[in-house]
Amino acid sequence: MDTPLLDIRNLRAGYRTPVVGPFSLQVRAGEIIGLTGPNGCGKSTVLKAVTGEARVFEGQIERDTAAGIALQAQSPATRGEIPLTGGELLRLMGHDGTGLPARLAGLTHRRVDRLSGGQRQILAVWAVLYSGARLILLDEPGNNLDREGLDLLSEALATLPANRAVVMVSHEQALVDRVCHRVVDMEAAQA
Ligand SMILES: Nc1ncnc2c1ncn2[C@@H]1O[C@H](COP(=O)(O)OP(=O)(O)OP(=O)(O)O)[C@@H](O)[C@H]1O
Repeated sequence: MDTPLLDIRNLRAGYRTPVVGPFSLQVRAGEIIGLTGPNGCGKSTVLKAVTGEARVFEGQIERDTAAGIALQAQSPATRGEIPLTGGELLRLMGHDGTGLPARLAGLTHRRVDRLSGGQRQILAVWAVLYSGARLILLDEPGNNLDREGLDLLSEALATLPANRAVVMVSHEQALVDRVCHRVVDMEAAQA
């Protein structure tokens, strides 16, 4: 079998003190994995531990560093100024601008900080999905999206190149049911 893109073993992670774990997860190319569980059970913290934003207290996180990694973080409560257009943001993330669905193409000339919450969300998710990174971490990608936005996201996930892997935190059960090959309930996984 292929070497995993991400191999989390007996992880205990958190901030000043551990808030999650022990937790283990292996992710292989081609997989879309859903992380579910109640508010505060540590889903975002696991993603942040993988990117180095949360502290690892015990266990190991191994990943294929050549594969690259991209994280779409949960939307911050406050919005700073982002003096970039949608197109510039996509290019910064490695997207060449081709093949954008109409909804996204209409945002490429607009400043990111003047977009609606849903427009900004779909742009942020797109930037990560098509950044070229093969390990993609999505934290509540369905936030602020309407039905059309959720359909667009589902379609994009369903047609991602097979050499990518996605770990997705989501409370959108319908989205999880539709796109995930495997769902890990964080509460059960730590029992
Ligand atoms: N920066 C931080 N410093 C200290 N504690 C934090 C920090 N971020 C989160 N926590 C705490 O860590 C625990 C897990 O939070 P986390 O955001 O990982 O949960 P979650 O499962 O993603 O929740 P939600 O479904 O609400 O997004 C919570 O008790 C939270 O209060």
